[in-house]
Amino acid sequence: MSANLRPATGQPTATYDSAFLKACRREPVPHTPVWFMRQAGRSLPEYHKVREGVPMLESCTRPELVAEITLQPVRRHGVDAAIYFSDIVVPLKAIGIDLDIKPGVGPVIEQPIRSRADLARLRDLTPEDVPFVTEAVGLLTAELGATPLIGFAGAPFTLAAYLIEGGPSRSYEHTKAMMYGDPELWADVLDRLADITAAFLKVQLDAGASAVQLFDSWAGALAPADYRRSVMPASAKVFDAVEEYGVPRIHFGVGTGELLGLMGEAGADVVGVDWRVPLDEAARRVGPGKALQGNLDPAVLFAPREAVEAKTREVLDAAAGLEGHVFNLGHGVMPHTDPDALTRLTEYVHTQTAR
Ligand SMILES: Cc1c2[nH]c(c1CCC(=O)O)Cc1[nH]c(c(CCC(=O)O)c1C)Cc1[nH]c(c(CCC(=O)O)c1C)Cc1[nH]c(c(C)c1CCC(=O)O)C2
Repeated sequence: MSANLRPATGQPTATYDSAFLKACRREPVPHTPVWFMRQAGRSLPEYHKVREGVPMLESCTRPELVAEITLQPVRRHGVDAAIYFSDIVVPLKAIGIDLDIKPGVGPVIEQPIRSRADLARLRDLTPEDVPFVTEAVGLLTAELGATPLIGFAGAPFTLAAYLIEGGPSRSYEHTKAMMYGDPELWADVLDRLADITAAFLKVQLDAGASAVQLFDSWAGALAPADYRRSVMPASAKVFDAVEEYGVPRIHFGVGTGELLGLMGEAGADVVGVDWRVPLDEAARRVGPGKALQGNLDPAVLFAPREAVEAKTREVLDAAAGLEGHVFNLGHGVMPHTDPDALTRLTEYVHTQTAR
């Protein structure tokens, strides 16, 4: 047990004692807790209904809408945690970076960050920049009862990749050109982003979030030595900055099989694992003292029920010897996923692991 993990700001005892937070703390649980990355969003008809005519980034700034969208999957699937509805680029937009989220594409930045002069555009984030977050988290913790709310942010590397490329990328050529070619500028960019990310997480924690997840979705593009030297210090700075809250810190990336140990070392209490590495092997790579989260391939949900159950069984069997396991997908829910398959999956994990 980690004695350092304690109740969050104003958190009810029932929330502190929830299966999700207990699993994160590696305490015994009544059942394996379940939540899904991207559980709020396009797989749900009720999401499409409330989002009609509202652009993605605008929807993130309306507290009532944020609260409603965050609650939808909790009501429908009976998952063990809510994740705050937002996007990793929201804090960047809030400090004045000219960006948009293009449907079917992702975040697009009008003027990419490429030079030392551009660094000045990454100014500090204050709570006044994101009043809607404080308000929405307040609405949510009032509604959620014992269900914990997970706050989140993009990790410095993944944010830098969007800012430097100007949008989604497969090769990260501009990003890596800066990382290898101008290590001082690179370190300064990541350090600025670490401060912004930490400030954004603190706003969510001060308002009552019970855990945080740092999404380093694209860190899998890096070799371990480069991750350790050029990326890990900035992510570690973020984790250090929120340590005082005593809540679980989750660290997730895609294709990060070779980085799992380092992602734990960066300061996470829980390491997220995609579907490429079985959880027992992931536990060996991460080492003792950390819980794991994952890791059903999200595409499995397009197969018949029997196949979903068989693949879920494999995940649970691989997790059987772990000290703490939070069930999740290996990446986000895909937009065309049948929501009923997610509800059935939640029930299946709960009944299979009832103790
Ligand atoms: C890389 C990344 C982004 N955003 C995020 C990440 C890290 C997680 C991951 O690896 O998937 C994080 C994110 N984005 C969103 C959430 C919501 C909370 C949740 O339910 O998990 C979370 C946790 C909402 C969203 N963020 C986005 C949507 C879809 C936009 C819409 O509904 O109109 C949602 C629900 C847009 C977005 N924003 C981003 C992408 C790649 C896209 C998809 C573009 C597309 O395919 O249209 C950047």
